[in-house]
Amino acid sequence: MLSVDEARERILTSVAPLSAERVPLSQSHGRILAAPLEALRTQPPFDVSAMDGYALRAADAEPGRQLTIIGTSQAGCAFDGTLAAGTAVRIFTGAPLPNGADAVLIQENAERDGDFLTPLAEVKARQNIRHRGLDFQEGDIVFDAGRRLTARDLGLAAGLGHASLPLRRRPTVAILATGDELVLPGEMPGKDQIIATSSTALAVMVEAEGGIAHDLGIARDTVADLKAAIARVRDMRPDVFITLGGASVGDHDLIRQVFEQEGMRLDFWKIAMRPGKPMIFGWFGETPLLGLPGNPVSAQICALLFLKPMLRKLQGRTDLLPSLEVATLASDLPANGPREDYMRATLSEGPEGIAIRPFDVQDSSMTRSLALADALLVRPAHEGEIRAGAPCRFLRLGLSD
Ligand SMILES: Nc1nc2c(c(=O)[nH]1)N[C@H]1C(S)=C(S)[C@@H](COP(=O)(O)OP(=O)(O)OC[C@H]3O[C@@H](n4cnc5c(N)ncnc54)[C@H](O)[C@@H]3O)O[C@H]1N2
Ligand code: MOO
Repeated sequence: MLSVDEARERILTSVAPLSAERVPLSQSHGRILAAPLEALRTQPPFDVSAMDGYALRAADAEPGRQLTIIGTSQAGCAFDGTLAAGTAVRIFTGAPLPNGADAVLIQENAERDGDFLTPLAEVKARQNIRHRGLDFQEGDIVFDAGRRLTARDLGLAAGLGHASLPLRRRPTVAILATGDELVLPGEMPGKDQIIATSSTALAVMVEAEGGIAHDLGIARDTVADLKAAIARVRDMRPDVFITLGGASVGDHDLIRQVFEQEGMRLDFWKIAMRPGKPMIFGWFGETPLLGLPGNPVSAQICALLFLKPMLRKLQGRTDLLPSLEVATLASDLPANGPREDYMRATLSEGPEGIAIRPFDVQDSSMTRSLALADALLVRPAHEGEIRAGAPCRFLRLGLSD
């Protein structure tokens, strides 16, 4: 069995970023830049006043001296002339600085009488002026490719002179649940049935990670139904194909067998992790397949560890891997077996920073403890018994996990 790191490495090295497309700024939030972003203009484009007051020569701002006001400069309408010694121009915040001026005296420090101005304080050269290019200069590279765009970034992009941006295409993800026992949310389960839960959680995760989820519903555990689903996926050509269930060794676990008969190239099956051991990774032509285990906790943890980084790689991001933090264990744990363990746990503020307490029961069918968990405590394979107080690594769960 591969380790989690080896399995993820195999997946990530085999997928490449999708093509780029141009997208209007208003639809670019949360999307990934496909190319470095350059300033198409300089901001401010000219020297402007940072305050309401009077543009003048700093040397003329002698308290008590009388200057002549020769015009006005306001935002959007500059003073055309040139300011000579002994003169001043009424100016407002954001207005172009007149030629010949080198400072702005704020109006609180001046007394005006008709066309005459008496400074009440000195002002230094360059004071209260925003110089041309203070924010950015034409040709500056402001963002690298791979950046996920925030609201702030998009405001800046508008100022740089862009109305649309080159972004990575959003990956499309087809999600197929499998199992005779499943019904869709909202349907009434029959005598031996349960509600399919994982497709809902995975679709949310896909969309939050920038992808477009297509829920293909439920295929029955029959060769015919699985073949029909494969035919749909071939027509659809999604960027990723995900199946849920049927990945293990039971008589009705048909995914690997039927998919291989239908042309899937298997890359690997089984990972040394708990939960999630029987995950499948393969290819239908150009389409990667993640065959997630049926147990819903296993499926969702596999999605967190493998699907999310894959979606990031497809979108050209560079921050692919989940980052782990360190906390203090709040209860003793027995020795771990041969699989890296991802244990649902709660976090709290302890005397020595963050304390982590795993749930007592970790059965991979239990979705309530997954929903209530703050984190997954990550235990290395073969780790010995550990006591309360020991440092351990965890992966924090968020709104879209
Ligand atoms: N003899 C062995 N049995 C099992 C092994 C093994 O190594 N040897 N591995 C176990 C492990 S670990 C896992 S994980 C499961 C995974 O099995 P499958 O991927 O084949 O999943 P299913 O059998 O189809 O379903 C398992 C379980 O999950 C429920 N399920 C399935 N799909 C959904 C869904 N979309 N939403 C909610 N619940 C779902 C299903 O009803 C089953 O209860 O195999 C172990 N067995
Ligand atoms: O590897 Mo399974 O996911 O433990 O239930």
